[in-house]
Parts: sequence; structure tokens; C-alpha cells
Amino acid sequence: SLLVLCGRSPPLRVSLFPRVLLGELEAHQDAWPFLLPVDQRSVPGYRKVIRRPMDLSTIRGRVSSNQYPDTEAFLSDLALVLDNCERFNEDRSEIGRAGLRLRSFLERRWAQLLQQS
Ligand SMILES: Oc1ccc2c(c1)N[C@H](O)CC2
Repeated sequence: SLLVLCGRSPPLRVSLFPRVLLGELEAHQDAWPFLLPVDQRSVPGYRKVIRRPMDLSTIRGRVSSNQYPDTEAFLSDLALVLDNCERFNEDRSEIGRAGLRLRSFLERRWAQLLQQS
């Protein structure tokens, strides 16, 4: 059909960029605070302060089951992980600094991947 001719869906390699980026984030030395959901019962105040918890294992599950309708929804969940971190942690704390470093990596690496598209 005409839609096919217009090339509506991104080329295969571009559609793999989220999986490439997520794999590198999961392996990053500063990812340790973000790998699994925060145990809200053991962290006073977390449930009240952070209304939309998010972590890399939850994102991995959504990527693996094709739950993201588009790349923007994937990037939005990644941003939520780091926004939650900035909200709950002082910038000068161990976890706060890890979050700022991981966000810097994410932004630089995503821009690099887009240059390949
Ligand atoms: O001191 C603590 C203890 C637990 C956590 C944090 C800091 N920050 C994380 O964002 C959430 C979990």
C-alpha cells in the first residue's frame, strides 16, 4: 500500500536503538541504584514523594514484550527513572551523583546513536 511506500516505520537498525541503549545502561557502573524497583516498604517517604516509580528492569520487561508504542514512550520511562532520582536524592549524595552521571551518559549516547540513523 501507499503507507508501505512512504516507509512509515523506522528502518530496522533505528528500531534496535532502544535495545542497544538499554543494554549499555544496565551494564553501566552508575546503574546500580536503578536496576530494580525501589522497595517502597523499606524506604520511608518514597511512596508519598515518588508518584510514578520506574526502574531499568521494568523498562526491560516492557521492551521485551513490545509494550512501547514508539521510541518516545521508551525515552520517557528512562527520563522518569532519573527524574525520580533527582527528586528523592540530594545531588551531592552517592545515588544523586550516580543519577546525574547516568543521565549524562544516556543523553550523549542517544545523540551518538541518532547520528548513525
Ligand atoms: O538513603 C537511601 C535509601 C534508599 C533509597 C535512596 C536513598 N534513594 C533511592 O533513590 C531510593 C532508595
